[in-house]
Amino acid sequence: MNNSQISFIGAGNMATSLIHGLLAKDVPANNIHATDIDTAKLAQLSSDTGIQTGSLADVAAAADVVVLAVKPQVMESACESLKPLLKSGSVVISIAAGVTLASLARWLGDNQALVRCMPNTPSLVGCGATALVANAECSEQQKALSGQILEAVGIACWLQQENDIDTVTALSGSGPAYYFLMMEAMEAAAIKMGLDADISRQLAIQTAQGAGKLAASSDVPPAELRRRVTSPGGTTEQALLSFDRDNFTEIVEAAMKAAQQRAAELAGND
Ligand SMILES: NC(=O)C1=CN([C@@H]2O[C@H](COP(=O)(O)OP(=O)(O)OC[C@H]3O[C@@H](n4cnc5c(N)ncnc54)[C@H](OP(=O)(O)O)[C@@H]3O)[C@@H](O)[C@H]2O)C=CC1
Ligand SMILES: O=C(O)[C@@H]1CCC=N1
Repeated sequence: MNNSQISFIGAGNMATSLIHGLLAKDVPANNIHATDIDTAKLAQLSSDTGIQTGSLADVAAAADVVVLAVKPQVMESACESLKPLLKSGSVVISIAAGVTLASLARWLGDNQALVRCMPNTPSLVGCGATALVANAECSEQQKALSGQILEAVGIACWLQQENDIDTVTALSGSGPAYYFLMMEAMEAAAIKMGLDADISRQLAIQTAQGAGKLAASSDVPPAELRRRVTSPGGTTEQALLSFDRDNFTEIVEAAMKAAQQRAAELAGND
């Protein structure tokens, strides 16, 4: 991977997270390229990171791997501009929600090696969660290279069925926002209950981090970890009963189905 040239088309929130994550894993800044229609954003990214920035033609000409990181709604026009510029033997990785491999092949050519994946923003700190799927044109070497790029910034799982990527989008793609919402809600409630605002934020964030680390540190399932916090007749039990009365599980399921449905609608935009 460290000898490959990786070019990002679109240098927004998700591309920036991946770029910082790759740099933290010692991918040389000289091997990372980015372009964006927002030239101020691109200049800022260049000065923050030292990566190579330029026009679409510049970054496409350099690339062994092109990461398409624009919004789904502009993917078709981005692909049409990119198609004549792609280097032979390059692999194109799309991170866009909803956009299918079939659409990408229609826009970039049936022979183009393609990977569709769904990463998430914790890639910025090496804690990303990505699922990937490749088309038949993608060689084992190109799949391995694509996997290495995403594994450098977290975990990466290959999917058997492309359809599952919409579920992954609802789970781990959008998922960080659900945990941030939980942190916001816990912080706000503590402040309402009279706790100092700084302390409320610190404790809400540390608790989220602690719970995540604990869950990741062993094979003990989250349900058992939850039971270990819940002393019979104690405080947690009352909080969990309150969540239950308000249908917490159903609320989460409905939210994830809404995200999955939106991914399917975005595919309809193809
Ligand atoms: N944010 C997230 O957590 C995740 C996002 N994704 C996917 O990543 C993609 C990007 O999302 P995100 O980073 O949040 O979006 P952003 O809007 O932050 O970034 C997209 C960037 O691409 C620019 N852009 C638009 N058209 C072009 C073009 N033709 N050529 C080059 N640059 C262009 C945009 O400029 P301008 O703003 O001026 O339009 C913007 O700067 C989406 O497809 C999304 O589904 C996937 C996983 C997680
Ligand atoms: O909200 C979105 O559409 C993108 C995809 C997953 C996370 N952010």
